[in-house]
Amino acid sequence: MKGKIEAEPLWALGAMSGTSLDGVDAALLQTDGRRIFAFGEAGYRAYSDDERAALRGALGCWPGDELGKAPEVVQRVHAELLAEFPQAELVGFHGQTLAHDPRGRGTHQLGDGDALAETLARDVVWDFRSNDVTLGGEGAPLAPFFHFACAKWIGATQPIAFLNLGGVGNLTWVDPRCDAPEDEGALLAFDTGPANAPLNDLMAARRGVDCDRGGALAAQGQVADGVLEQFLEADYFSRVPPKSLDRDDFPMLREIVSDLSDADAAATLTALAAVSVMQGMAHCPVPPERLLVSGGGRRNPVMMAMLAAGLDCSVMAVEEAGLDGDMLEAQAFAYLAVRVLRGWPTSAPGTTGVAAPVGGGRISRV
Ligand SMILES: Nc1ncnc2c1ncn2[C@@H]1O[C@H](COP(=O)(O)OP(=O)(O)OP(=O)(O)O)[C@@H](O)[C@H]1O
Ligand SMILES: CC(=O)N[C@H]1[C@@H]2OC[C@@H](O2)[C@@H](O)[C@@H]1O[C@H](C)C(=O)O
Repeated sequence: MKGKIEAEPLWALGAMSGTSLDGVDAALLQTDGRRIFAFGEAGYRAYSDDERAALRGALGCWPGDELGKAPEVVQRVHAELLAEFPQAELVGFHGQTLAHDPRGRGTHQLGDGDALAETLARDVVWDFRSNDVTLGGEGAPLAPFFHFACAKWIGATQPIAFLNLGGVGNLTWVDPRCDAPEDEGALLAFDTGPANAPLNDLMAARRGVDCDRGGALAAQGQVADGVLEQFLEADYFSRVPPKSLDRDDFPMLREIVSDLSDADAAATLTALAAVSVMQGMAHCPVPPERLLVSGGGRRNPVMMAMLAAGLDCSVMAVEEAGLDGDMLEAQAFAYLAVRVLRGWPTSAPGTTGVAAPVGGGRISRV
């Protein structure tokens, strides 16, 4: 009887504050931690300019460093947004990654699960990445286990791939013929390279806006000669996955585009995001039947066209498969929260490079 109750689906609420620093996504998902039963309501709260500046100022900081207003911003914005979902039975709280250095200092997500549980009067699962890093894994990406469930949900029968184009890009190759995400050969996942973060930084510095909306500026520019080849020489691209990145792991990008016109710089950074995905696709065990793209980059037609032109498989927004490309990460942390509650793994050798499937996360109970 206990086993049966434990396997019952829950309405879990996942929340993600991503590396692009645009805002917080929240989404309800009904799941037993294995299958998706239903997708629920979702919400978004953009950071104000002041809030974003506070987060930007704390990037690269570790616990104990001077974080300014960033902790208050993360806590308050999540509390406000998540309070709009009283039907949630459990919360998966990713927080805001400030620093990620799995082979060095570890991984640091800002956000206090104990305080959020008290505010929301709900059990909160948080600190999803630390245990994986402690056990020798990359601690990222973690969405792949959820991508496996999505592949089953959409009825895929052949290997497919999911690409998230957020601040950083990450790719998950899924073999839906496997029974479970922790099975050997079910998943291969890794961060592909920078995606929107360098482009956002360029747009903020040169134009005072948050992003190259619609790829409008990149569409007017030319990709600089030789830059893509030079960029792909970075050690990261020859490393065998799994592998992961911090938001600002390619500081040389600022230098690479510093002498270019605004439009050429935007075109070049957009192309860099696309070529790192192309390079990454070569690591897939077999070519995926299609590439399903989520994250804000799927709204950039220049980035999408560059990808489609450089890949052999069809490239499409996840919406074409009936999924919500703005909410996939938030839904992933709802899914992972239920897995943590049930003591099930959330990463595996193929997703973070840990030696064996492992769980993680802390549970703050009310
Ligand atoms: N209409 C648009 N045109 C061009 N780019 C867009 C558009 N909408 C969103 N973006 C880009 O997508 C970004 C947001 O993407 P997303 O929300 O997927 O990132 P994130 O979740 O913060 O990052 P990560 O997945 O790396 O944690 C924006 O900062 C912007 O660069
Ligand atoms: C350390 C960290 O926060 N990494 C993020 C980031 O944003 C995209 C990419 O880099 C991915 O590795 C990860 O987020 C997603 C949700 C993940 O863990 O799957």
